[in-house]
Amino acid sequence: MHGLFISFEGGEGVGKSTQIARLADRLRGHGHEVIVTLEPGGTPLGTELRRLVLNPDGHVTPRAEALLYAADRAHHVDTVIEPALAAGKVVITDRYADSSLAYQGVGRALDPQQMRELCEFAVGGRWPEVTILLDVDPIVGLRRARGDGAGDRIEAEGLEFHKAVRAAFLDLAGQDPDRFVVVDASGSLDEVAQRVRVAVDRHLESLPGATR
Ligand SMILES: Nc1ncnc2c1ncn2[C@@H]1O[C@H](COP(=O)(O)OP(=O)(O)O)[C@@H](O)[C@H]1O
Ligand SMILES: Cc1cn([C@H]2C[C@H](O)[C@@H](COP(=O)(O)OP(=O)(O)O)O2)c(=O)[nH]c1=O
Repeated sequence: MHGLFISFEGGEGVGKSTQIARLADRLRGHGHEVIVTLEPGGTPLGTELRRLVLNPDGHVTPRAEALLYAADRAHHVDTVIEPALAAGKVVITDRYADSSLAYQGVGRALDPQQMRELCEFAVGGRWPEVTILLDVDPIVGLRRARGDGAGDRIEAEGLEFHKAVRAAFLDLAGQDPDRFVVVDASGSLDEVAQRVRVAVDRHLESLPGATR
Protein backbone atom coordinates (compact mmCIF):
# COMPACT_ATOMS: atom_id res chain seq x y z
CA MET A 1 0.00 0.00 0.00
CA HIS A 2 1.29 3.44 -0.83
CA GLY A 3 -0.25 6.78 0.12
CA LEU A 4 -0.10 10.11 -1.64
CA PHE A 5 2.68 12.65 -1.18
CA ILE A 6 1.81 16.32 -1.71
CA SER A 7 4.15 19.27 -1.21
CA PHE A 8 3.25 22.95 -1.04
CA GLU A 9 5.84 25.46 -2.18
CA GLY A 10 6.16 29.18 -2.74
CA GLY A 11 7.62 32.34 -1.29
CA GLU A 12 6.92 33.95 2.07
CA GLY A 13 3.30 34.47 3.08
CA VAL A 14 1.78 32.92 -0.04
CA GLY A 15 -0.74 31.06 2.13
CA LYS A 16 0.77 27.58 2.33
CA SER A 17 -0.13 26.81 5.96
CA THR A 18 -3.64 28.19 5.56
CA GLN A 19 -4.36 26.20 2.40
CA ILE A 20 -2.76 23.04 3.78
CA ALA A 21 -5.01 23.17 6.85
CA ARG A 22 -8.09 23.55 4.66
CA LEU A 23 -7.05 20.76 2.32
CA ALA A 24 -6.26 18.41 5.22
CA ASP A 25 -9.67 19.07 6.83
CA ARG A 26 -11.44 18.38 3.57
CA LEU A 27 -9.53 15.17 2.88
CA ARG A 28 -10.10 13.90 6.44
CA GLY A 29 -13.80 14.65 5.97
CA HIS A 30 -13.71 12.27 3.01
CA GLY A 31 -12.15 9.49 5.07
CA HIS A 32 -8.47 9.86 4.18
CA GLU A 33 -5.79 9.50 6.81
CA VAL A 34 -3.77 12.69 6.50
CA ILE A 35 -0.47 13.78 8.01
CA VAL A 36 0.46 17.46 7.85
CA THR A 37 4.13 18.22 8.28
CA LEU A 38 6.69 20.89 7.42
CA GLU A 39 10.29 21.78 6.60
CA PRO A 40 12.32 22.83 8.34
CA GLY A 41 11.06 21.37 11.63
CA GLY A 42 8.94 18.30 10.93
CA THR A 43 10.81 16.19 13.52
CA PRO A 44 12.34 16.80 16.99
CA LEU A 45 15.80 17.05 15.38
CA GLY A 46 14.31 19.34 12.73
CA THR A 47 12.90 21.65 15.40
CA GLU A 48 16.44 22.19 16.67
CA LEU A 49 17.78 22.70 13.15
CA ARG A 50 14.98 25.16 12.35
CA ARG A 51 15.90 27.27 15.37
CA LEU A 52 19.54 27.35 14.25
CA VAL A 53 18.95 28.07 10.60
CA LEU A 54 16.25 30.73 11.01
CA ASN A 55 17.63 32.59 14.04
CA PRO A 56 17.43 36.26 13.00
CA ASP A 57 20.53 37.04 15.11
CA GLY A 58 22.58 34.13 13.74
CA HIS A 59 25.12 33.96 10.91
CA VAL A 60 25.01 30.92 8.62
CA THR A 61 27.07 30.72 5.42
CA PRO A 62 25.22 29.65 2.25
CA ARG A 63 26.72 26.15 2.01
CA ALA A 64 26.14 25.54 5.70
CA GLU A 65 22.56 26.75 5.25
CA ALA A 66 22.02 24.29 2.38
CA LEU A 67 23.39 21.44 4.49
CA LEU A 68 21.24 22.28 7.50
CA TYR A 69 18.08 22.20 5.36
CA ALA A 70 19.30 18.95 3.77
CA ALA A 71 19.90 17.35 7.18
CA ASP A 72 16.43 18.38 8.32
CA ARG A 73 14.97 16.90 5.12
CA ALA A 74 16.83 13.57 5.22
CA HIS A 75 15.70 12.92 8.79
CA HIS A 76 12.17 14.05 7.94
CA VAL A 77 11.94 11.68 4.97
CA ASP A 78 13.28 8.71 6.92
CA THR A 79 11.30 9.12 10.13
CA VAL A 80 8.02 10.78 9.10
CA ILE A 81 7.31 10.79 5.37
CA GLU A 82 8.32 7.26 4.34
CA PRO A 83 6.57 5.49 7.25
CA ALA A 84 3.35 7.44 6.63
CA LEU A 85 3.37 6.72 2.91
CA ALA A 86 4.08 3.05 3.58
CA ALA A 87 0.98 3.01 5.80
CA GLY A 88 -1.12 4.38 2.93
CA LYS A 89 -1.57 7.90 4.33
CA VAL A 90 -1.80 11.21 2.53
CA VAL A 91 1.28 13.24 3.48
CA ILE A 92 1.11 17.01 3.00
CA THR A 93 4.34 18.89 3.60
CA ASP A 94 4.72 22.64 3.91
CA ARG A 95 7.94 22.97 1.80
CA TYR A 96 10.30 20.28 0.53
CA ALA A 97 13.38 20.01 -1.70
CA ASP A 98 12.16 22.57 -4.25
CA SER A 99 12.55 25.20 -1.51
CA SER A 100 16.26 24.41 -1.32
CA LEU A 101 16.60 24.54 -5.10
CA ALA A 102 14.92 27.97 -5.15
CA TYR A 103 16.20 29.61 -1.93
CA GLN A 104 19.71 28.15 -1.70
CA GLY A 105 20.32 27.24 -5.35
CA VAL A 106 19.10 30.52 -6.82
CA GLY A 107 18.57 32.91 -3.87
CA ARG A 108 22.03 32.15 -2.46
CA ALA A 109 23.47 31.47 -5.92
CA LEU A 110 24.95 28.07 -5.04
CA ASP A 111 25.97 25.75 -7.86
CA PRO A 112 22.70 24.40 -9.37
CA GLN A 113 24.10 20.95 -10.16
CA GLN A 114 25.55 20.53 -6.67
CA MET A 115 22.26 21.69 -5.12
CA ARG A 116 20.36 19.19 -7.24
CA GLU A 117 22.70 16.39 -6.08
CA LEU A 118 22.42 17.47 -2.45
CA CYS A 119 18.62 17.43 -2.72
CA GLU A 120 18.62 14.00 -4.36
CA PHE A 121 20.80 12.70 -1.53
CA ALA A 122 18.53 14.24 1.13
CA VAL A 123 15.25 12.94 -0.29
CA GLY A 124 16.60 9.43 -0.94
CA GLY A 125 14.58 9.09 -4.14
CA ARG A 126 11.29 10.31 -2.66
CA TRP A 127 9.69 13.15 -4.65
CA PRO A 128 6.06 14.25 -4.27
CA GLU A 129 3.37 13.00 -6.63
CA VAL A 130 2.10 16.56 -6.79
CA THR A 131 3.64 19.90 -5.85
CA ILE A 132 1.33 22.86 -5.45
CA LEU A 133 3.26 26.05 -6.14
CA LEU A 134 1.35 28.96 -4.63
CA ASP A 135 2.45 31.97 -6.61
CA VAL A 136 1.99 35.60 -5.67
CA ASP A 137 3.96 38.85 -6.00
CA PRO A 138 6.50 38.89 -3.13
CA ILE A 139 5.37 42.38 -2.15
CA VAL A 140 1.96 40.90 -1.32
CA GLY A 141 3.41 37.75 0.29
CA LEU A 142 5.90 39.61 2.48
CA ARG A 143 3.20 42.00 3.66
CA ARG A 144 1.07 39.00 4.64
CA ALA A 145 3.99 37.16 6.28
CA ARG A 146 5.66 39.95 8.17
CA GLY A 147 2.72 41.80 9.64
CA ASP A 148 4.42 44.43 11.75
CA GLY A 149 7.66 42.50 12.41
CA ALA A 150 10.90 42.03 10.47
CA GLY A 151 10.53 38.25 10.31
CA ASP A 152 13.09 35.42 10.51
CA ARG A 153 16.58 35.36 8.98
CA ILE A 154 15.37 34.52 5.47
CA GLU A 155 12.15 36.56 5.48
CA ALA A 156 14.32 39.57 6.35
CA GLU A 157 16.18 39.37 3.01
CA GLY A 158 15.51 42.17 0.51
CA LEU A 159 12.85 42.25 -2.19
CA GLU A 160 15.33 41.33 -4.96
CA PHE A 161 16.14 38.07 -3.15
CA HIS A 162 12.44 37.19 -2.88
CA LYS A 163 11.83 38.10 -6.54
CA ALA A 164 14.66 35.76 -7.56
CA VAL A 165 13.18 32.98 -5.43
CA ARG A 166 9.76 33.45 -7.03
CA ALA A 167 11.28 33.28 -10.53
CA ALA A 168 13.23 30.17 -9.51
CA PHE A 169 10.07 28.38 -8.36
CA LEU A 170 8.30 29.22 -11.62
CA ASP A 171 11.31 27.95 -13.52
CA LEU A 172 11.27 24.65 -11.58
CA ALA A 173 7.56 24.29 -12.32
CA GLY A 174 8.21 24.85 -16.02
CA GLN A 175 10.85 22.12 -16.02
CA ASP A 176 8.57 19.55 -14.39
CA PRO A 177 4.98 20.20 -15.49
CA ASP A 178 3.85 16.65 -14.62
CA ARG A 179 4.57 17.16 -10.92
CA PHE A 180 3.94 20.89 -10.44
CA VAL A 181 0.66 22.76 -10.46
CA VAL A 182 1.09 26.53 -10.34
CA VAL A 183 -1.77 28.09 -8.41
CA ASP A 184 -2.44 31.82 -8.48
CA ALA A 185 -2.40 32.71 -4.77
CA SER A 186 -3.48 36.31 -5.16
CA GLY A 187 -7.23 35.79 -4.73
CA SER A 188 -9.33 35.27 -1.62
CA LEU A 189 -8.78 32.25 0.64
CA ASP A 190 -11.82 30.55 -0.92
CA GLU A 191 -10.70 31.22 -4.48
CA VAL A 192 -7.24 29.82 -3.83
CA ALA A 193 -8.71 26.80 -1.99
CA GLN A 194 -10.88 26.00 -4.99
CA ARG A 195 -7.84 26.06 -7.29
CA VAL A 196 -5.97 23.77 -4.91
CA ARG A 197 -8.93 21.42 -4.83
CA VAL A 198 -8.98 21.02 -8.59
CA ALA A 199 -5.22 20.38 -8.62
CA VAL A 200 -5.27 17.73 -5.90
CA ASP A 201 -8.48 15.84 -6.59
CA ARG A 202 -7.36 14.16 -9.78
CA HIS A 203 -4.54 12.51 -7.81
CA LEU A 204 -6.96 11.10 -5.23
CA GLU A 205 -8.67 8.90 -7.78
CA SER A 206 -5.79 6.44 -7.56
CA LEU A 207 -6.07 6.11 -3.76
CA PRO A 208 -8.12 3.17 -2.48
CA GLY A 209 -10.78 3.23 0.19
CA ALA A 210 -12.08 6.77 0.39
CA THR A 211 -14.38 9.09 -1.46
CA ARG A 212 -13.08 12.34 -2.84
N1 LIG B 1 -5.49 34.40 -0.04
C1 LIG B 1 -5.20 35.17 1.01
N2 LIG B 1 -5.63 36.44 1.08
C2 LIG B 1 -5.32 37.21 2.14
N3 LIG B 1 -4.59 36.82 3.21
C3 LIG B 1 -4.12 35.56 3.19
C4 LIG B 1 -4.40 34.68 2.10
N4 LIG B 1 -3.81 33.49 2.37
C5 LIG B 1 -3.19 33.63 3.57
N5 LIG B 1 -3.39 34.87 4.07
C6 LIG B 1 -2.87 35.39 5.33
O1 LIG B 1 -1.48 35.65 5.13
C7 LIG B 1 -0.72 35.25 6.29
C8 LIG B 1 0.29 34.19 5.88
O2 LIG B 1 -0.42 33.02 5.51
P1 LIG B 1 0.21 31.57 5.73
O3 LIG B 1 -0.83 30.57 5.35
O4 LIG B 1 0.82 31.48 7.09
O5 LIG B 1 1.37 31.60 4.61
P2 LIG B 1 2.70 30.74 4.48
O6 LIG B 1 2.49 29.45 5.24
O7 LIG B 1 2.84 30.54 3.01
O8 LIG B 1 3.79 31.60 5.07
C9 LIG B 1 -1.74 34.76 7.32
O9 LIG B 1 -2.03 35.83 8.17
C10 LIG B 1 -2.94 34.39 6.47
O10 LIG B 1 -4.16 34.52 7.19
C1 LIG C 1 12.63 24.04 3.50
C2 LIG C 1 13.40 25.30 3.22
C3 LIG C 1 12.99 26.51 3.73
N1 LIG C 1 13.70 27.64 3.47
C4 LIG C 1 13.26 28.91 4.07
C5 LIG C 1 12.01 29.50 3.49
C6 LIG C 1 11.42 30.29 4.63
O1 LIG C 1 11.94 31.60 4.61
C7 LIG C 1 11.96 29.61 5.88
C8 LIG C 1 10.96 28.90 6.75
O2 LIG C 1 9.94 28.38 6.02
P1 LIG C 1 8.42 28.58 6.49
O3 LIG C 1 8.26 28.22 7.89
O4 LIG C 1 7.62 27.84 5.48
O5 LIG C 1 8.25 30.12 6.32
P2 LIG C 1 7.04 30.90 5.70
O6 LIG C 1 5.82 30.45 6.46
O7 LIG C 1 7.43 32.32 5.96
O8 LIG C 1 6.98 30.57 4.24
O9 LIG C 1 12.96 28.69 5.44
C9 LIG C 1 14.86 27.60 2.70
O10 LIG C 1 15.51 28.63 2.50
N2 LIG C 1 15.28 26.40 2.19
C10 LIG C 1 14.60 25.25 2.41
O11 LIG C 1 15.02 24.17 1.93
